[in-house]
Amino acid sequence: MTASAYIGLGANLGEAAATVQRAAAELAAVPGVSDLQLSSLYGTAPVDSSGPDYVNAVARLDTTLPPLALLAALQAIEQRHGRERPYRNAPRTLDLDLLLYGDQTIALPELTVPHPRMHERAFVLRPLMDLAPGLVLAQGGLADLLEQCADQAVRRLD
Ligand SMILES: Nc1ncnc2c1ncn2[C@@H]1O[C@H](COP(=O)(O)OP(=O)(O)OP(=O)(O)O)[C@@H](O)[C@H]1O
Ligand SMILES: Nc1nc2c(c(=O)[nH]1)N=C(CO)CN2
Repeated sequence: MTASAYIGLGANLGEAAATVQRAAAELAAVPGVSDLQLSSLYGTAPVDSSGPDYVNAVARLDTTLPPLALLAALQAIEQRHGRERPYRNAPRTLDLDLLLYGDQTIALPELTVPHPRMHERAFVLRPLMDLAPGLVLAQGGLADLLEQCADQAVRRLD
């Protein structure tokens, strides 16, 4: 069975734009992942977090991997980029979040889908608009949700 999934990519340490692009290429090469499309890259002010601005993007892909296997693949890519977790929302070389997996709702200790904070994050919603402008989340359509977080600075980089 093939599912369509959306992944949030973020980095705010080191060569952040290059890291996001490399991570997308690594994700596209994971066995069981195909047809990856990457949104534009965005420079975004940290939300509930500190340090330099982030570079954020969203990828859409098709996958035959079940959700937990896809999460494990994301975490393996994070690890390869030297991800450390000294404290919650700490600056990071690379963060990969599983935003949506088909239309599934998942509530496991290690995986919540849809990602519980995506609807209030302009750094997710704006790149998601590039790939799926008509998408409607449980909380509303992307354009309406983006309006509700208009105070979060997001600028297109490419
Ligand atoms: N949808 C999801 N995508 C990625 N990780 C998830 C998801 N739901 C739960 N998790 C769990 O969250 C844990 C912590 O993730 P992480 O440190 O990346 O959080 P964070 O990026 O700091 O915060 P946020 O989740 O708000 O983006 C992971 O070990 C993972 O098991
Ligand atoms: N702009 C921005 N802010 C954040 C981000 C992020 O990717 N971009 N990720 C966070 C935790 O995952 C917390 N805050």
